This record gives sequence, structure tokens and C-alpha cells, in this order.
Amino acid sequence: MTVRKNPVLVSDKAHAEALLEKYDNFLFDCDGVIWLDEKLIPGVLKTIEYLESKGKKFAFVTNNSSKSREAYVAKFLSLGFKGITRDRIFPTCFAAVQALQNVYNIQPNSKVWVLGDSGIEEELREEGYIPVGGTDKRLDQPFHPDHELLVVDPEVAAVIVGSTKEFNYMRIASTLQYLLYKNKSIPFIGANIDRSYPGPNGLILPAGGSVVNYMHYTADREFLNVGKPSKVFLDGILATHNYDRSRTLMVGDTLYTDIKFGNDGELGNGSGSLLVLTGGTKPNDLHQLLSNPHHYEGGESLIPSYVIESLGTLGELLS
Ligand SMILES: C[C@H](OP(=O)(O)O)C(=O)O
Ligand SMILES: [Mg+2]
Repeated sequence: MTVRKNPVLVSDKAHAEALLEKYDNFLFDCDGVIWLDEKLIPGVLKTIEYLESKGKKFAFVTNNSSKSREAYVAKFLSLGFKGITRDRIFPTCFAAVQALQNVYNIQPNSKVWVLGDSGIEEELREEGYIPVGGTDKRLDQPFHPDHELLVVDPEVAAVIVGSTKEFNYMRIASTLQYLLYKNKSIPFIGANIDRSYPGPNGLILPAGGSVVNYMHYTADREFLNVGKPSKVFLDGILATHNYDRSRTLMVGDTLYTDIKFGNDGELGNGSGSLLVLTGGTKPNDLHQLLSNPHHYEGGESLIPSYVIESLGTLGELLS
């Protein structure tokens, strides 16, 4: 077991320059690091432009499956980012489709039942799969036991569950039919395990992990988590861009997803995780973890290597 030291607080220029010296590649979480829903976190754009001017490489890794890579490109553009191409963006709707191919060997043209927003549907279509369920308007109707979508389509080969703002009884009930079908044998892919995510105005909002876990509970079956902290997800990202693991830093706001992802993935030779305090984790959460890590599932793997006030602070310290 790795014994982790307390995190280094990045609070002056020397600390910030040491980070720059140590890492060539930066993986940025999105909710709570880059933005709070539609609001950019102050200073983030400047920091990323600065890193880019120093020849640093970066990618965005989000457990939020509500948007496809294409839709995230548009979001980055609308927030003032320039030149963010889709190969730099790794949302879990994309990871879920990769799992269909690489883990379950499900062939294109297969139907896949979705409980989630359009991101999953768009990524599925792109790889030739046929999404069913998802944003189908018929699922907006009140529950009725004779509803046509409660009858299982035997051609459905897998179920993907992720973030959605359209969580209603028809969607839960129809998804359950697929999870129970054929003795619970249809693959069940969960886009993430996040309980909540930080929204604007200090709001904490339910995240996709709560949807996935609702289905896990009612169907009484396990799911494959394709999002952070999955090592398969990380290895795929590093391989896509040829990033050297030992020179890569994960920047995130959530201990049990982002920080664990960087730590379990041995980024930066075991010290490749940076926590920002602009999202779901507050200083008191960190103090509690440090005083008794074994009280937490994941224990010391949740302890970040570094902490900084915000990603914007990094740019301020450097410039
Ligand atoms: C919280 C998470 O998004 P991320 O922080 O990974 O961008 C999610 O929305 O489920
Ligand atoms: Mg986050």
C-alpha cells in the first residue's frame, strides 16, 4: 500500500513553477474545475492559454455524459476557448461506447437502451449503434403499465446509464425491464459514480452516479463504471495522445473520482494529482480525509499530491 504524504499547497510562484517543470501533460476535469454548469471559473482560460504557450499538452476528462464530444467542442467555443478539438475531450458517453466495442464486443447496428441525455445517443450513432429509450419523447408521459416502451425489445444488446435531467418513473421502469431481462444478462454500463456536481450560485446538483446507482439498487445488479477512476479510461486517454504517465498531472475537484484516478493510475510517478477547491470538495472535507483516511472508501488513494485554490490561481502565480 502506498503511504501518501499530506498534499503540497500550491500558493506561491516557486510551487507553481515546480509543477510546470515536473509535468508536460495536464488532464483537466470539467465540472468544478473549468466551469460551474454554463459559467466559466475565473482565470481558467488564461491559465490554459499560458500552459499552451509553454508547449504543455492537455485534455479534458469529464464524468458528465450529458454531452457528446461534438457538443463539448461547441460549449468550449461558446465560453471563449479557441482551437479545442474533439480529440482533446473525453466524456464518459464516449467511454461507454468504447466499452461496448472493446469490453463487450457488441457489433454496430445493435440497439442499445439508454437512460441518459443526448450525449450518449450521439456517441452511439457515431459508431453505428442504434440508441433506444434516452430522449424518446414517449418516455416523458406519466407512467402507465400498458405503455408501449415497457415491452422489452429483444434486439437490445446493452444498457447505458448516465447523467440526465429527465429522470422520471417511465424511464426508470422501462430501463429496469432491460436490466432484468434474460436473467440480468444484458451488459449494464454506468457512465459514472458521481453523487453530485457543483452548479452555479453554490448549488450542489444530483449527478449521473446517482442515476446509475438508482438502477443498480432497483435491479439488484452491478454495473461497469467506465468513468473516473477507471484505469481503463485513463490508459485509453494516455495511449491516444502518447502522454508519458510519469509526466502527466490530473487536475480535479472530486476526491473519489479525479484524485483517485490520478493516484491509482500512477500519474507523475505517484504524485500526479492536483485538487482544486472551486468545486465539490471544500477545505474541511480535505482536513477530515487527512485526519482519518481509513474512514473513507478508497482510503489514502483519495489524498491529492497537491492542492490549489483554483485552476485560475495557477495562471496568476505563473504570470
Ligand atoms: C461531476 C461530474 O463531472 P466532472 O466533474 O467529471 O466534469 C458529473 O457531472 O458527473
Ligand atoms: Mg468535477
